[in-house]
Amino acid sequence: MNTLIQNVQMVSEEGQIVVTDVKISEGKITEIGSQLPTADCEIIEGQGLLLSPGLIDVHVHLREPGGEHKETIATGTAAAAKGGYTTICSMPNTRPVPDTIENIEKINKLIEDNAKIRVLPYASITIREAGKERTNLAELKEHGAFAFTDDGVGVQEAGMMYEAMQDAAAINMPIVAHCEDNTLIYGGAMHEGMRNKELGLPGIPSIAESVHIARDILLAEAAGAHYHVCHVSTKESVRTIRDAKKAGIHVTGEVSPHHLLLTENDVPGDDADWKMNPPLRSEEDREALRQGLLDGTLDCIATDHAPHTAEEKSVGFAKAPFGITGFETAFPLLYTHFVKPGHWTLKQLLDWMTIKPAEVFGLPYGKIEVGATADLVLIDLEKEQKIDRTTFVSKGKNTPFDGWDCTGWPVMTIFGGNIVWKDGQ
Ligand SMILES: NC(=O)N[C@@H](CC(=O)O)C(=O)O
Ligand SMILES: [Zn+2]
Ligand SMILES: [Zn+2]
Repeated sequence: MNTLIQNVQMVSEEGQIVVTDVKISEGKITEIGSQLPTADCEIIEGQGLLLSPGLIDVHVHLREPGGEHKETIATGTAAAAKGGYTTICSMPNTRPVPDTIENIEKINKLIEDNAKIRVLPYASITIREAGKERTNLAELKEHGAFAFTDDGVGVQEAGMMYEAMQDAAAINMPIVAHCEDNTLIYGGAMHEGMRNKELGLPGIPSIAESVHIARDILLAEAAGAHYHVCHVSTKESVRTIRDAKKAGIHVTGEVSPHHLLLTENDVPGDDADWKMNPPLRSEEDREALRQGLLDGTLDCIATDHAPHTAEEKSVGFAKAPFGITGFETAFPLLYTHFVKPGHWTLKQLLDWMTIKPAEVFGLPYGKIEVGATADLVLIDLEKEQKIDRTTFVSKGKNTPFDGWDCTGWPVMTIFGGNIVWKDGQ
């Protein structure tokens, strides 16, 4: 059976909106053009809707195995599909950690049995992400590792990181880093600035992140590795990455919607739905992140979808776990707050959520063209709706954006030619 999406809007390479038809056969895009023949086709009426490549999120936590009370591969991928995503990269801070062939194969099997969209699993840099003993990167690559990271914690020892980078470079794989120096955290729960003092909460200084990035950039240069920085949050980090790029070092970086939208001053009080790592920083930091994205210092947008239960989040800001959910709010929030007011073009936003992450990691997705896998999302750019966490498909309801009015919502997600999510169903 073939599928024909008719009269749909697409953003051209030049950033113009064009109205076209897109034909899908056997999971691939086979024709793009106006008034394509409808014979033998199931029709999807696209009039008034935008067709984008399926969104790509290179930083997500699906929690399974080991944290199924927070999220499972089934619920996480359903939530991602609802958010318009067709490819997501799952972080290895699960139990067990994908740190051996046996453990990554366990995850591969769970993905095969439960995922509704494409899940590319990271493997860890160190055994159990404990920072003491390195994993066998070549072996893990052979068994499907997407890239290597100890996300959730920083790799504390420079020598450990350097050796991992040398191994990764030898097999042409990226090292992806959660940058956090444990000796500079000081038991902090939110950004070390003004607001944490008002709230009487311990602060995490910006240097906890930026110092690790500076160290790693020099290590990556020496090792000749591709080094990708997770959830960049400070102005010093942006400056350091910008300088490294100028020096020709292969460094890339991602930024999350919450760090682009919120600052420490938005934290209303003792409410752990505002607690994430890295924390919401200052107004100046947020401005630097926005600038960094616009000038290409930061390459793409990743949600760092990090579900936790309401119970876990209810123990007070100081004690609750770090992390907020992201799949079901990312596109509407960014479209409403950056594209609608004219700060970004629609093409910029879509690129940062599709082709840019694909390019950073050399993935063959993120583009609508003949021959490409039919990973697509239909978006209603006029649809107005409040974010309502009670409607989340994710098990995690931990978001600071509950109740926000947004315009521009995904209405149908197609993965490999099949509809995996449809509004109202
Ligand atoms: N971002 C977070 O606040 N939390 C993440 C870990 C991480 O991304 O570092 C988690 O696993 O909950
Ligand atoms: Zn992290
Ligand atoms: Zn993370």
